[in-house]
Amino acid sequence: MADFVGAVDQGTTSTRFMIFDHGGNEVGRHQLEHEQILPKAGWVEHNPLEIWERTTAVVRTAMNSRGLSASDLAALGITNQRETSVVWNRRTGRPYYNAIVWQDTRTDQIAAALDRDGRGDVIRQKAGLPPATYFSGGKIQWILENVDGVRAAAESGEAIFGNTDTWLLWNLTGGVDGGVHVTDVTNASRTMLMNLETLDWDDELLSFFNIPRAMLPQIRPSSDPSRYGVTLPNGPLGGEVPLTADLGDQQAATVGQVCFSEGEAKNTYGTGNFMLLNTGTSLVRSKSGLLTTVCYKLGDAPAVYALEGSIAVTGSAVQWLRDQLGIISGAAQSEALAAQVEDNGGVYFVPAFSGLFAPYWRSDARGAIVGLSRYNTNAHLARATLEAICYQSRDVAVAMEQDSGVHLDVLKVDGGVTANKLCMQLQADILGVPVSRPVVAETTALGAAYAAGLATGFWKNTDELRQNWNESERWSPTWSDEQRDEGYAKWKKAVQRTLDWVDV
Ligand SMILES: Nc1ncnc2c1ncn2[C@@H]1O[C@H](COP(=O)(O)OP(=O)(O)O)[C@@H](O)[C@H]1O
Ligand SMILES: O=P(O)(O)OC[C@H](O)CO
Repeated sequence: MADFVGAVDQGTTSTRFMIFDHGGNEVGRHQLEHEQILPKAGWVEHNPLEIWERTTAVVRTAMNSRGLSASDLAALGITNQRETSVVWNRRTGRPYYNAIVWQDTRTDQIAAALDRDGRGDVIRQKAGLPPATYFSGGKIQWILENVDGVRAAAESGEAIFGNTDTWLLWNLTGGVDGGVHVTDVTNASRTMLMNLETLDWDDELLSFFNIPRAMLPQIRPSSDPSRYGVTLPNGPLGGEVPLTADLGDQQAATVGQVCFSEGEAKNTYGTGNFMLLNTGTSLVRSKSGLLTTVCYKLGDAPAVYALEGSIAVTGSAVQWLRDQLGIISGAAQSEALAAQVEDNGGVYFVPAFSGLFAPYWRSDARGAIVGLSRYNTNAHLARATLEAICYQSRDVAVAMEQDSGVHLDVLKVDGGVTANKLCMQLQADILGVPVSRPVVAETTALGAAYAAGLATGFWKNTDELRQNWNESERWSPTWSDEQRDEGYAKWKKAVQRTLDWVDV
């Protein structure tokens, strides 16, 4: 009898493997970082072979450290950084090019061109996304246009595309010896190529990017009782385990936070921030700069959709304080430094390092620190950085309320930055609603495990999963309404200062 479910979380900076029991408790884990390849300003790449190698290593190490074997796992789920695009040869298993990462801005001209002739509106309507460098479509087009021999191979189906979920599923199920070429609806909904209503690749959208259908994976549910495949005895698990879940990491975190009802939302604070609001089985089209995306599809049940506010730079702004400015030696130190001062001392920092994502979608923006006087210190800048994380989340929350009419009574949070208690207190103050963090903070891997276990009957239904959610900490607002309004008005003014800075 298998007592556990495993989940691979292939993220932007690292890959983890986590093992959970029936109560949703962590039983084992291992995590390894991979290289961030930065060939030019604005370009961000990963080596897909390194990601596969790290995945096999974390799986083996976590299983061995707990003395577990494949027969101990009822199912395996995959969750992944979304949009990051790999094109490889299905005969040799070799990538044609490094994975082009979601943060990469090399396709800005492709994105800008889409909006010049009306194609952008078709993409908004059919795919629920604004044309932007963020999504996979332009990245695939760039590889097809810039790497020798790929286009002909793609037309014949020899060169195939996938986000990192697809790449790992293909490798886990045999690779060149018959690996499956599949993805799920949530990942497909981030490409600008899938029609949100049909949940299939859309020929008109494919034509905008000149992408052959033959190179695209089959789109499947996020939790699939008919399983995508099984792991192989000669693979990292050393035996057969059904692969029954695949979903993008932010959607997985929404599942891990058990946001199964319409109107429930979570906000994940990692490299960037991603707030998702479950909108049920109806498509809500944003008028306020949010994305419409698939939240999950559990087996044959209808797809559930979400509104999403994606913010490119939050935790990575803290890394910038550490790596580029050197004013802290580790991310956690941002809390102590910011706590040295009572407030931001008039300083606002808008970390628009790669333009602004939701709700602005301005690729012409660049970062700005405003309101400086001679009085200010590193501590004010650290505090302004934490506040920037929170103000960007308020921008998204405001847009969400406008689009959905849902006013959040409490914000469920998770992700690396939520270890920063001052930041979470500031979030409650800036938003004016309580902020709540669960006991199991690794909601992304947990959500993938939940989706995998639901497919095999390890968990009976979503009600059973709800029982596993427990609050560990809650922060309540302490600012007056006047203080909150004044701070937010200054933030909006600071955002204006970043716009129209570079020519796109
Ligand atoms: N105590 C902290 N205070 C502020 N930021 C933090 C803290 N701990 C981690 N971070 C930030 O959290 C991010 C990592 O979180 P994680 O959820 O692992 O992200 P990802 O999944 O995007 O790799 C990093 O950008 C780091 O700067
Ligand atoms: O890998 P993360 O946690 O930074 O998440 C990245 C997002 O999926 C990008 O859309």
